[in-house]
Amino acid sequence: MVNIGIVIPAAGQGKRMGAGYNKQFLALRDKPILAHTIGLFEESDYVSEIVVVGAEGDIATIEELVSFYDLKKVVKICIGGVLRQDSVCTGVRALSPTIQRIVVHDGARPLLTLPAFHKFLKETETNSAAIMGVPIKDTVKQVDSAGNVLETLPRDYLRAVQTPQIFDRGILEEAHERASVSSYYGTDDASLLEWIGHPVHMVEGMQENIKVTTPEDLWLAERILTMREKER
Ligand SMILES: Nc1ccn([C@@H]2O[C@H](COP(=O)(O)OP(=O)(O)OP(=O)(O)O)[C@@H](O)[C@H]2O)c(=O)n1
Ligand SMILES: C[C@](O)(CO)[C@H](O)COP(=O)(O)O
Repeated sequence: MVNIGIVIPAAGQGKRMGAGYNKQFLALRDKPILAHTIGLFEESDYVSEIVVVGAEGDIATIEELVSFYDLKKVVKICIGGVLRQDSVCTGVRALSPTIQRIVVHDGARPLLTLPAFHKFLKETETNSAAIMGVPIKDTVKQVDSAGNVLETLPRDYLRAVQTPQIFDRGILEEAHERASVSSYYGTDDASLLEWIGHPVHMVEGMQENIKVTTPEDLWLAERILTMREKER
């Protein structure tokens, strides 16, 4: 397998968490969320370097965290942009030129496991762009701006999309470049490839790989980690 570079966008503000600071410094089992996330990739033999993207005011804290947890594969900590897409774009540019395959993974998804990550790499080996997603558990309805239901979407072919998302470097760079020129914004990186007409493959993700977004997610993440520790 080729050497993989990881981009971790961690430059958000965590507004929905309401902690008053970047949620990625909140502790889960006594360790910051971001340290869990980076630590996973640090342990993977397939990963050769990691770029973390943080908000300007968080860079010093991220540097301390990287040093404290001895995260040796972190080669750069860059300053992010206004939107997640801007942050990822900066991170991609910061990877060494030798990196030809890129994984983007949210700093706020600390519950991905090494076996799940390696399974994802294996399953997507031949895809130039691939993502993880999970089947939708609830019924999904489209509504209008007044809250009236327009239709019920058939959920068999719907997926809640997660990260990691993996891409050949060339196509990810092209998609970001074209999106930037046209001011096109998507909520994940795969949507930029869809927008330029490049195929994206979907594989089964893991329900536990939640994005820690609101206080309930923090509660759930804590319990999932406690359960994993007991099972060990
Ligand atoms: N300008 C931004 C916005 C988001 N992110 C990152 O993208 C990931 C997914 O975003 P989200 O969970 O929405 O985090 P926040 O933007 O921090 O949350 P909120 O929208 O509640 O402020 C997070 O790891 C976040 O740090 C980023 O790198 N740069
Ligand atoms: C990339 C992502 O995690 C896939 O589900 C998600 O789209 C990020 O969205 P956010 O609004 O930046 O949290």
